[in-house]
Amino acid sequence: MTILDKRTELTTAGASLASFSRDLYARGWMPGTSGNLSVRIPVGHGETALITASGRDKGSLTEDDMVAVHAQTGDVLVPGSLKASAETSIHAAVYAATEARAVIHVHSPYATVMACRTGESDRTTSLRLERFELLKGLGLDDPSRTEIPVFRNWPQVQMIADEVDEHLGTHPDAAPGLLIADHGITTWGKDLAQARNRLECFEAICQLLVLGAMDS
Ligand SMILES: CSC[C@@H](O)[C@@H](O)C(=O)COP(=O)(O)O
Ligand SMILES: [Zn+2]
Repeated sequence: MTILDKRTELTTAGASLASFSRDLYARGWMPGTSGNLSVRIPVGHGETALITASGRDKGSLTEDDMVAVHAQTGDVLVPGSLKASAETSIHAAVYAATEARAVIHVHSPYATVMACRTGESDRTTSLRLERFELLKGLGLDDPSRTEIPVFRNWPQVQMIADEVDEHLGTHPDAAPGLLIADHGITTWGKDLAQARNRLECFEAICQLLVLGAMDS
């Protein structure tokens, strides 16, 4: 791959990240600069990820608002004026433990309600999901039920990332999503479209739970 090819690859990936971000913002899932997205791209030795810059209005991103990082460590590859997302280490933990090529984190309302209700301030808990038809949209071996972890919302993001790393390392069949207590949801997939589709399934399931679909 030539330098020009690499630059084109990065620009295309950046434009795609910006486009998905604008769409998720328009749904109200990334209010007040919240949320972040990344893609793992085949440049270098396949270890590069492009991630949204920190603190930007996620409804008006362009391809210039992205930062190249090492996919599995989150280390910034080309230091510049932009700061990588504050949650880069969580994306890196997902890339290190899974085959994911795209990760999306949002503060969508229903998933966040469930993260508030299910999470605890002193330990990782989990949210059991079963019966919903939409579980089939998550790519699970057994779509009849799954359990997604709800991590403590440590102020030090690296501590969340360490717990994500440990969880995914010990649960190879884990569902492609996690909640952070009182915070939001993170999902992943083979590309941005699949990660977004899975996010829609999680959000819709959480909406049904909030509406009391399984209450007796
Ligand atoms: C608007 S505060 C939200 C942040 O604390 C964080 O949770 C978030 O989702 C966005 O962080 P960012 O560093 O912009 O990627
Ligand atoms: Zn967040």
